[in-house]
Amino acid sequence: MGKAQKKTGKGRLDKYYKLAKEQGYRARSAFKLIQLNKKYAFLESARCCIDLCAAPGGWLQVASKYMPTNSVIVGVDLVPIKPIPRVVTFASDITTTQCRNLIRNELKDWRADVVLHDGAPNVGTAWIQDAYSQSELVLMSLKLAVDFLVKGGTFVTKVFRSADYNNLIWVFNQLFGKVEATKPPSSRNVSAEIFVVCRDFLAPKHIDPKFLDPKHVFKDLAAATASGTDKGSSAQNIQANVFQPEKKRRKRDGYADGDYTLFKAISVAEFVRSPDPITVLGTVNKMTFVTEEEKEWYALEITTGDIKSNCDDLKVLGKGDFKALLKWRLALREELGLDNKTKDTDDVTETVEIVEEADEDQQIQEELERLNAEAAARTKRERRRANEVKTRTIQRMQLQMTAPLDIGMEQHDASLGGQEDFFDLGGAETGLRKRGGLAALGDDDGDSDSEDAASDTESESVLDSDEERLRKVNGLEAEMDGLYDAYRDRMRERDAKFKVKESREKNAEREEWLGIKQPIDVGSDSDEEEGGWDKMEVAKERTGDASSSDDSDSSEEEEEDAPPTRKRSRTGPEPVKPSKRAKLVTNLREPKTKATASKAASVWFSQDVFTGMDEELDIGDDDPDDEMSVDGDDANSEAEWEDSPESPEDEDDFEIVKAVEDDADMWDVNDENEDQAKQEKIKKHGLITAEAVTLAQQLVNRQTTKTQMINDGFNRYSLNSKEGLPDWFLDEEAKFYKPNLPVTKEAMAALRAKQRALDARPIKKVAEAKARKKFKAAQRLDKAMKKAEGVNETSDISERDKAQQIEKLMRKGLSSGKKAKKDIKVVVAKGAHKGIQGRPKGVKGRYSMVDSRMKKEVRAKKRVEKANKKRKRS
Ligand SMILES: C[S@@+](CC[C@H](N)C(=O)[O-])C[C@H]1O[C@@H](n2cnc3c(N)ncnc32)[C@H](O)[C@@H]1O
Repeated sequence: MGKAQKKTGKGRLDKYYKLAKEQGYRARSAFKLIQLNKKYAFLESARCCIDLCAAPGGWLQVASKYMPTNSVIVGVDLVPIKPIPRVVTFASDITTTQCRNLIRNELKDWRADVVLHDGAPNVGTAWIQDAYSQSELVLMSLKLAVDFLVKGGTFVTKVFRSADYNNLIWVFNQLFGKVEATKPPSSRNVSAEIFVVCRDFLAPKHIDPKFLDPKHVFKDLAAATASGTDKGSSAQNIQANVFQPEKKRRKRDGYADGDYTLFKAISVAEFVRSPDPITVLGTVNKMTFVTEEEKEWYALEITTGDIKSNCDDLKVLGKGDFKALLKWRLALREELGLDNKTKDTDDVTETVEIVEEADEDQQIQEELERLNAEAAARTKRERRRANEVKTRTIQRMQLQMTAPLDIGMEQHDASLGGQEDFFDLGGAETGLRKRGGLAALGDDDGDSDSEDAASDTESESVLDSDEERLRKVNGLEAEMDGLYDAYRDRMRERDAKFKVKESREKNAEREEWLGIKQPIDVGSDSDEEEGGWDKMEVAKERTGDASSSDDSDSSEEEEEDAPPTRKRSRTGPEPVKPSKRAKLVTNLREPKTKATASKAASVWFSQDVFTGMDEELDIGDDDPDDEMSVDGDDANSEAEWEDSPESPEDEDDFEIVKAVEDDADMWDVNDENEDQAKQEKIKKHGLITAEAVTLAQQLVNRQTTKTQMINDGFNRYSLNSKEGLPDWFLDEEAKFYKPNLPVTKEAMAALRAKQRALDARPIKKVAEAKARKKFKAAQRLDKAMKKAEGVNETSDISERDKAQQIEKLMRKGLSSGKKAKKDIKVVVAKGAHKGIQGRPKGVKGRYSMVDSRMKKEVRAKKRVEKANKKRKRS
């Protein structure tokens, strides 16, 4: 509600992430260098390049690709970099002399044409420190650059738009002929990073050490902020802290001079006497009653308990609380005669004060109106949502998708404007309690029943409150989820095809190609990446460093840090506690664990024959479900790099990308590489859908390009987070929300031709039967030959007998193996054969006597059976 959109991990997997993955770059940041080089073309002509802060090596890969062969490329980072062909790497801190010596040893007399720096300090402390370290790191990299750059060389560095920015640019301008700041398209707009390309190194004989000393370069930073020269944006932020306290702002301009602490307490008198109370409220954490005078104020009637507790922690206050504090200040000032005094003494000041007061009143009034409007909009939104849920539930009921256990049809829902609510579980429970039927619902609360009923009835009367309404909406959603699960279980039980279809849908490998999709789930991959940055970040997250940074961001960021698991039930901002109200929802879900085997299957396997075979016949784990679980893992294995949102790395936008197979010796390759699996499938079976054939034809005929196709795969919804969406919604989306890919006549014709060719081939079963027959014939012949050899070698029978036996054996060996069916002659017992005993005259071999009636009856029976079969099939 009114919250800024979360920048989830999934949101980070953008076009460049995909491209990096596809093209084998280790980090999406590789595209930043590609785009910078495209604009300034410094790599193609460079023979020697140093990349400072290079891990995991995205920029090194780009340098190695774009620089001439045989050029020298050196990469340095705090953490080791996996080997890259033609690149020398080592682990060292770029701020140390050891690093300088290592580079010197490597380059010998060479000088670098290009020095790159994409560093971001691995810290998780307060923002001000991060920002400072980043600027300091830039200066350190510049120090190395001036040591190693050739005259006319290029230095590329990343800088954050902080108060240090101008000072850094000034220094660059002293050392380079051309200095340009640019933001490549692949750098996210939300990131404060900017790239500065310094060309034409002047290589002065003597460089004033002050240019490279952070103490001198950044010494004006805090002074400027404190003196109020740069007050504009920060003052606005402070005011906004009061008017929209739920919005957290980054302190891009740094903190006040010398005040790097995040906690600030002042005396109440300062607030009361301040001409700018809003700014005071926006900047401090606590207001204390210390002096005698303040203690008197504390005892006043207008200083209510709320006011006192509001003063205790201003960072947790909402708009209403701030308003109350401002009103209290006005009342106090009136009581103290502060405003009147001003009137008496100074006319000019009086005007100012009145204006200020009037302004404050107006602001409060405006605030009030805005709050009311917001509340009304929220109620409307919730009502609409509840209505939607209700409509869908009714539809589901009509489609027989809801469980017969559906209850609470007659309950009330105040959130729906006093109308009847179909699925008020809490209400249902209360109702049942009243009627004494609670035991039937499996209540385990024992004695507390009557109390609960009373409190529930009470709470029914205050359903209008936001919290209650939210809880009800959550309850409805949870119930929808439960009912959907029950529906799926029933379908699984009833329909074997549904089960197979379900597992097939979840099988990533068999998925039809629908353009580039956002990975379903994320998180596990970061472990697979062994880049140093990952390790550092993962370790940082573990030790909880990240959460300790910028206070103003913390609550927002904490949410971002939460693992992106898909929850079964959406619980809104507050998780629904396993309260008594939610119990019914839980009960609905319970049967789910056993519902994987159909009833028919259970009955079948309960036969005596199968006793003792439980382990082998694990009914609950049949194939499709196995597949599902594997697929689940597959989906989870989609790569995602979640930076610590607190660190400047968040600004930096650096993101590790899963490497592709051909880079196997350098980087981990996952078996479940989706693209590769698809490629293999295509190689094996060819393109099997008309859409795929159409796209392939377009590519071949140059009607489109690969990049265009990738771009087409994105739309404004592509990166929307699916986190927290209910299963039924996602399933529907998967079924119906598909891109409408073009299909051409030619593609259809090509597919049909392929199908015809396939049809013309003998079917597999026939071919197998033939092969089996052939194999058996060969076996028989082999056996006969062996026997014949044995006969031939025996000496105690005559040659004639031998020949006879061998002939017999060979005949048998060459025969089809089946004994010829002896004909049974059917003799109808009529005429001369009527009523005779024994073999009829003139009949040789096997025979069967039938009477005419029986023959007709058998024929009629066969006819009826055939007709029945036909009817069943149609
Ligand atoms: C954004 S990443 C660099 C990404 C790299 N350009 C790429 O494309 O793969 C920032 C790197 O700076 C490194 N770093 C931070 N402080 C450093 C220092 N003092 N010395 C060396 N490396 C440092 C971190 O270890 C991290 O790997």
